[in-house]
Amino acid sequence: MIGRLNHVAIAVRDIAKASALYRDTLGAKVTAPVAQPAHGVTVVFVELPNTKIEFLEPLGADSPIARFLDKNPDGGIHHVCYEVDDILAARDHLKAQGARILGDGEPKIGAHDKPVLFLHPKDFNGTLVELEQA
Ligand SMILES: CC[C@@H](C(=O)O)C(=O)SCCNC(=O)CCNC(=O)[C@H](O)C(C)(C)COP(=O)(O)OP(=O)(O)OC[C@H]1O[C@@H](n2cnc3c(N)ncnc32)[C@H](O)[C@@H]1OP(=O)(O)O
Ligand SMILES: [Co+2]
Repeated sequence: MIGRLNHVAIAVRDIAKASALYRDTLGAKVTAPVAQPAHGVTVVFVELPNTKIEFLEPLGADSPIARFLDKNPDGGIHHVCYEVDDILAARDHLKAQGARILGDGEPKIGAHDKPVLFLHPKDFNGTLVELEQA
């Protein structure tokens, strides 16, 4: 069911500093920051030949990454995102298997203007999983 690895997300306190580190020290191509108020984060993508790294900085008082950064003050890997061909079919299959879909269970539009869903980290080896419609 899952396809390509779309991105690995890293939660950071300072997205400008993280972007400069990857651009200037690692020599990577880094996009400009984009606020995603519906998700409570500001996002930057590091474009690699085979996948992307997504930097997440908290946006607003109720950011879903605030507690993660409290527990991981230096930042850290927050989620992996896999592409699926049909996100509603994937969701229904996963629900039938007993996996917990986060939020209200309905896809939201993600950073690539495509529907996304999140799966509970406790159901996937302690790793938060994002699914993005391919
Ligand atoms: C920009 C849009 C989009 C894209 O297109 O790419 C994005 O990537 S948006 C990214 C941000 N959005 C989300 O993360 C949405 C989904 N997340 C959530 O619903 C919540 O963050 C959460 C996963 C349910 C956690 O909520 P929280 O309030 O932080 O709950 P707890 O602190 O109680 O956590 C419960 C339990 O789970 C562990 N945990 C939490 N986050 C992670 C994580 N990222 N990876 C692994 N484990 C995680 C946490 O440590 C708790 O464990 P215990 O302490 O053992 O109970
Ligand atoms: Co993501």
